[in-house]
Amino acid sequence: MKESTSIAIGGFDGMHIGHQQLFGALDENSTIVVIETGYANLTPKKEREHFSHHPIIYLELDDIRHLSGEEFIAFLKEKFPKLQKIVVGYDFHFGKNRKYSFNDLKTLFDGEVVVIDEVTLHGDSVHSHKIRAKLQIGDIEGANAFLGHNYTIKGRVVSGQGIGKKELVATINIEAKEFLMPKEGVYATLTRIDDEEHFHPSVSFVGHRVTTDGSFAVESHILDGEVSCKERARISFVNFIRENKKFDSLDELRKAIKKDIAIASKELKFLQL
Ligand SMILES: Cc1cc2nc3c(=O)[nH]c(=O)nc-3n(C[C@H](O)[C@H](O)[C@H](O)COP(=O)(O)O)c2cc1C
Ligand SMILES: Nc1ncnc2c1ncn2[C@@H]1O[C@H](COP(=O)(O)OP(=O)(O)OP(=O)(O)O)[C@@H](O)[C@H]1O
Repeated sequence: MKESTSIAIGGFDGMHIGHQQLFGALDENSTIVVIETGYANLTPKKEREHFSHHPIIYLELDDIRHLSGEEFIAFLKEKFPKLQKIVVGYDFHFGKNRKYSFNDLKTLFDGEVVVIDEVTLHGDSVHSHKIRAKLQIGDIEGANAFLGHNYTIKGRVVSGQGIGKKELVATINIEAKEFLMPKEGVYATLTRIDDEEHFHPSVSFVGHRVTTDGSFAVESHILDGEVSCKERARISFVNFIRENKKFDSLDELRKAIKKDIAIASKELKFLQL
C-alpha cells in the first residue's frame, strides 16, 4: 500500500455502482481508503473486500475528523508517499464539520484530483442510505440495482427451535447481527454454505416467528437437495415473496411455506447459478 500512486476515499458501505465509478478511475497501484463511521451495515467490516480487487485500508472517522484540510493531505501523503492521484465523488466532504470539499482538495493537493460526477439510476442518485431504505421496505430489486450485485448477508450457523425439520422444512439458521436486516418476510434467495464455491437456490425467512415462539430468526431452506452446513452461510437476496404472517396452525404455515417454495423455485429458475 505504501507504493500506491492513487487512492479513492469514502465510507463505501455497500460498494454500490456509484462507488464502483470511483474505483474505475484508479490506477494499477492503488488503494481504497475507507473512512469508518461505525454505521456500515451493508458491507460491514471486511465485507467490502468481496467487491473490489484493489487493496483496502480502514481509517476511523474519529481519528481524522478533527484534521484541517492541510493536515488531512499531510496525513495521506505520509501514508502514501508516492501519491499522485486522489479520486472522490461529487459530494465528498472531509475535516472538521465536513467543511472541506473536492475544491479544497484541488487547491491543497499538488497531484491530480479526479471528481466523479453524480451517478444516478433512472434519475435517482445512488447512495448507501437509499439502499438501506429500500431494503427496509422489502424493495430488493431496487436495492440490488443500486448495489450492482445482490444484497448479501453472512453469519454463523445457530441452532433453531428444532421444529422446522420435523414439522415444516429443514432450514439453516444464521446470526448476522452486523448486517442490516431487510423487511420481515419471505424471500427468494441464493445461499452459500460454508466454503462451497457455488450458491444454492433457496427460500429464506427473516423475522419474528410469530406463529411459533416469537423469536427473531434468519433462516434459509435449500431447494436443490439436503445439505449440511457446519459453520457459516451467506444469504443473497433476489426477490421479496411475501410479508411475515401469524398463522393459526402449523399446518397452515406448512401450506404457506409450500407455496413460497414454488414461487421461489420459479423466480430462481432463470438465474445462472
Ligand atoms: C419459507 C419460510 C416461510 C416462513 N414464514 C413464516 C411466517 O410467515 N410466519 C412465521 O411465524 N414463521 C414463518 N417461518 C418460520 C417458521 O416459523 C420456522 O421455520 C419454524 O418456526 C421452525 O423453526 P426452526 O427451524 O427454528 O425449528 C417461515 C419459514 C420458512 C422457511
Ligand atoms: N452516486 C454517487 N455518485 C458519485 N459519487 C458518489 C456517489 N455516491 C457516493 N459517491 C462518492 O463515493 C465516496 C464514498 O461516499 P459515501 O461513503 O459517502 O457513499 P454514499 O453512498 O453517499 O453514502 P451515504 O448514503 O451514507 O451518504 C465519496 O467520495 C462520494 O462522493
